Amino acid sequence: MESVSYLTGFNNEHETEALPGALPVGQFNPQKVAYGLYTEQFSSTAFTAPRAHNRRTWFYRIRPSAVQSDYQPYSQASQLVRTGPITEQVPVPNMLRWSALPMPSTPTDFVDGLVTLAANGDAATQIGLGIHIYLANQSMTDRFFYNADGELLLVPEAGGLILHTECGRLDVAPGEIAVIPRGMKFRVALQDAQARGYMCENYGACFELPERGPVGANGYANDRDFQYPVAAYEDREGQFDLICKYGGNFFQATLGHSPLDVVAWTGNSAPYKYDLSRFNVINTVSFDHPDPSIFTVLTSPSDTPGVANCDFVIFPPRWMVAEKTFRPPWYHRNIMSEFMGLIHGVYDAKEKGFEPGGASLHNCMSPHGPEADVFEKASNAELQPQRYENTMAFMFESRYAFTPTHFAMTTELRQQNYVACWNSLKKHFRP
Ligand SMILES: O=C(O)Cc1cc(O)ccc1O
Ligand SMILES: [Fe+2]
Repeated sequence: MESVSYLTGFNNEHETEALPGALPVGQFNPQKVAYGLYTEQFSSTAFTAPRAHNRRTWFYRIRPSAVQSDYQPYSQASQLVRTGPITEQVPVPNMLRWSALPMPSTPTDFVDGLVTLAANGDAATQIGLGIHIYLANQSMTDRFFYNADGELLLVPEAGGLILHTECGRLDVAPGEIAVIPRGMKFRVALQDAQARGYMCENYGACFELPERGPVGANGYANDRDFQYPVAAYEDREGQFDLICKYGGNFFQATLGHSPLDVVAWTGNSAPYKYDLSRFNVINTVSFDHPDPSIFTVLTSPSDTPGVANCDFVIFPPRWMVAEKTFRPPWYHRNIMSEFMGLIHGVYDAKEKGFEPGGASLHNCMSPHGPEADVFEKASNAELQPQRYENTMAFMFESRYAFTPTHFAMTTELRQQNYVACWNSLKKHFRP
């Protein structure tokens, strides 16, 4: 695989040009741009959003994006994509778990293979998120996609992706994640025969790095480890389709040229990737199991400080040294709703039934914690320092309860007996 270069630094004011001198110096919109390029501003936050949250990028491109046809409705193949608010299914307090969705058996690209498991909030008011699985065995070549309903966080589980975006190319493999701004045009090529992964469609505020508090200036996900594309343009003419998701529906426009025609760009709204193995895990070296917020990679804040629209949390390989402590997660009921997936290996609270590509959902106040066997083992284990290897689970945690889709509730992949994993927890009470 050819080596791809990147710019580094989370939310930097990046600048990159595929042709020398394409970027204007000292201003954004000169009367004439070098190479006969057009200027286009891409705003991901309101013009007047506070500086710390403001995101926008200036594109210098062969044609402005407005050179395209009108949109027509597009019939997305799986027909299983849904958008918050989900009304086809009532919210349920049940603890839910799913086995992995099978890879597609017919030619399917990233757009057509999307399936929604759950959503919350309301895309129209820019609150909440949708949770999808992507399944693909075809690369997109002359088809492009953008999502007006939210920013996309991709979590590959099987097969690597090549994201060709307006800003350039990002290669993303399992163990890495990618974030694509709302509205950014891209196509997904496959590194392998097939690909599967999770996609958080964040209707709310852009993902940002969480505060570090008393931990200080370093640790958790470090800014310098986030990688952004260098400018790369396609000067292709022909018949191209631009698909978008807008207001919960898919639409399609046609163009006579590739929409990935940005020759140079500068700004802080751009797709980025992050290798989860770079996460500097911080945890107890004394006792007790801290809250999983210590594992937050990215957070989409809501309007209430400390209460996330969505936290992206990981459970990476790490040393466990807590003394006199029940080391797995405690049993709990949480006002925040927890959707979990597994990228590879085994998750410490669930040794059976929670599989790579599978998922679980523990909604607001629904009780959960380690399965019975894990409780027995962890309550009796000798507390040596222990390295948790071969594990990478993650959580999309939200202040808004999720409604599963009708598909998620009725598919045979839903594990009907999930709650049984706690039923054999014994009474140990000895008054
Ligand atoms: O439910 C889960 O498995 C996720 C989780 C992990 C943890 O270590 C503490 C709380 C929590 O919700
Ligand atoms: Fe939990």
